[in-house]
Amino acid sequence: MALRKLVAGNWKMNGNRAALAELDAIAMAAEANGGVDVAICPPFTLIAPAAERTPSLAIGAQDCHPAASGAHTGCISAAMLKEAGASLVIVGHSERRADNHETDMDIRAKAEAAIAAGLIAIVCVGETEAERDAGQAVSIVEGQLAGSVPPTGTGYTLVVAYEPVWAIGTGRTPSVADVAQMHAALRTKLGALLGAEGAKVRILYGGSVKPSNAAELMAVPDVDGALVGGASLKAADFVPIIEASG
Ligand SMILES: O=C[C@H](O)COP(=O)(O)O
Repeated sequence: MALRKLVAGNWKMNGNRAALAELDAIAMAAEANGGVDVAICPPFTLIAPAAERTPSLAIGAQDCHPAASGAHTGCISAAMLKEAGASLVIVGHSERRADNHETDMDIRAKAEAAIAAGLIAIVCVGETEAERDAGQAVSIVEGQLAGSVPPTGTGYTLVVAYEPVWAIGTGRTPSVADVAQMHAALRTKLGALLGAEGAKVRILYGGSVKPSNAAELMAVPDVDGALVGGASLKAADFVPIIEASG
């Protein structure tokens, strides 16, 4: 079953108010490519101004706390993101798994909080280079998925992003065959975890997606879109990726 593609940009800790000017051309491209869902996930401070500037563009966050509120200095809840104008949130990005020692259980709790607040949760999984070299990529990623995905997730509330850690920001990508193998394994595992809903959950590929490789990656079976880092910062790079995904 071909699912509607989602192309999401993760600005990570980049951007300022001036950079929001990039959103104008991205929103125009999103409108012109009506068969593709497009989202941008800027830093927390830019969510509200981004949502106000381009109401037609889906705006997301890059993390949320699992609790609804409370004494958690420096953290932000899913409901706060929703109120600021976000409609989705990335959880379990490998940079947060590594830097903040987030576990699969933490990530599942964040995804559940996001869904409870009415956000779409983008749950990230991906192997390290050492794990791939050891022939463990599929089993590691399947394990992350089983631990991180909320059992109540549906095609409307949940997105999975497969991001090989070694492909992020490096200019390297897995072969098309390796992407196909991993996405097929994730699709099967989603079915085992979520039943019929597993077939409706979009599985994005992320890791050095750029205009020159987007069409090839987006044509792989069970690749239902892209999670784009560096190439989402400039409309000149991101718009061709949107166009290649239609
Ligand atoms: O969330 C996005 C990914 O980490 C990919 O980043 P990248 O496109 O800069 O490799």
